[in-house]
Amino acid sequence: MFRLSREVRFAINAQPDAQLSGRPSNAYGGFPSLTGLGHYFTLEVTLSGALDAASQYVRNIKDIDDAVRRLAIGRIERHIRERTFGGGAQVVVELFGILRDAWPGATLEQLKWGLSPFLHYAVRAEDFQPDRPEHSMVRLSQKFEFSASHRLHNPSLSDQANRDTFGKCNNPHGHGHNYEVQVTLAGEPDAGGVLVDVPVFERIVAEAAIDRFDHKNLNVELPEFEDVIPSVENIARAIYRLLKPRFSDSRGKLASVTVWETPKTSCEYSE
Ligand SMILES: Nc1nc2c(c(=O)[nH]1)N=C([C@H](O)[C@H](O)COP(=O)(O)OP(=O)(O)OP(=O)(O)O)CN2
Ligand SMILES: [Zn+2]
Repeated sequence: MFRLSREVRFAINAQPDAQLSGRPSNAYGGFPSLTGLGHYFTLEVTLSGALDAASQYVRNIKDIDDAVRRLAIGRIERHIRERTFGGGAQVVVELFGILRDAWPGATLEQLKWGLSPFLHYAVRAEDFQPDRPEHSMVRLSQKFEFSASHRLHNPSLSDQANRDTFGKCNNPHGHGHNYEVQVTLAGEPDAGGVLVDVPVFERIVAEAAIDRFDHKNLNVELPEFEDVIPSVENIARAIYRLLKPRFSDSRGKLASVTVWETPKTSCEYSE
């Protein structure tokens, strides 16, 4: 199956502006452009489908940009200006309902709405309830970071086997990373479009995981890694297991944890 994703970047400025009725410009930074004080958003559309015979596209990305600008931006703008935005989760469900028929022949698999570079909502096709959209499941993800050192070493292997397996990451003195962590909660938002109180969510993640890991030698200072190699896979699982019970009574239950060890290496864990 092909899954094509396209991110549309746009601003909703403090004052109504005429940009949307003109020709798109500065597509990299977003259109409409942010002219000063306002909101900068991203909407990432993921479509699945067969390839068009002539273009070999699932869909022309310009069709995606066009439909998002035509159908979604004005809707978001109205919610902001009429103060019906609430927590925003009901808005992403509404947008999914509007956009799912925008590209006939292709299936809208996921709509991901970036409220900041770090915080986003997402609705997936399998979680959308067309007859009762208010009961659709929404995912909310926030990113966190911590710095830590570690050593990749398996005590059941010889020193040589450890060096062969882990290379420079087996340095006995350890080495460090600036880890990024994305925590995703999923559930049915309340009538006000709130899945979770974001500052409360952040505080729980900080207390339960980030503050424990930050500026630590993971091998030495954390019981989670006493007998477990602190690979990015095991760090993602450890954080998931620390957080899972903390969201068991919340509307937004823990869905997954993704950890980036470097910009090139990440692992998502879920159960
Ligand atoms: N599957 C995994 N492989 C590796 C992990 C891991 O957690 N899971 N971790 C490491 C090391 O922690 C290492 O520090 C990663 O750095 P490096 O090998 O330098 O990788 P970079 O992407 O930063 O740099 P390149 O030299 O460009 O590869 C290794 N493997
Ligand atoms: Zn490392």
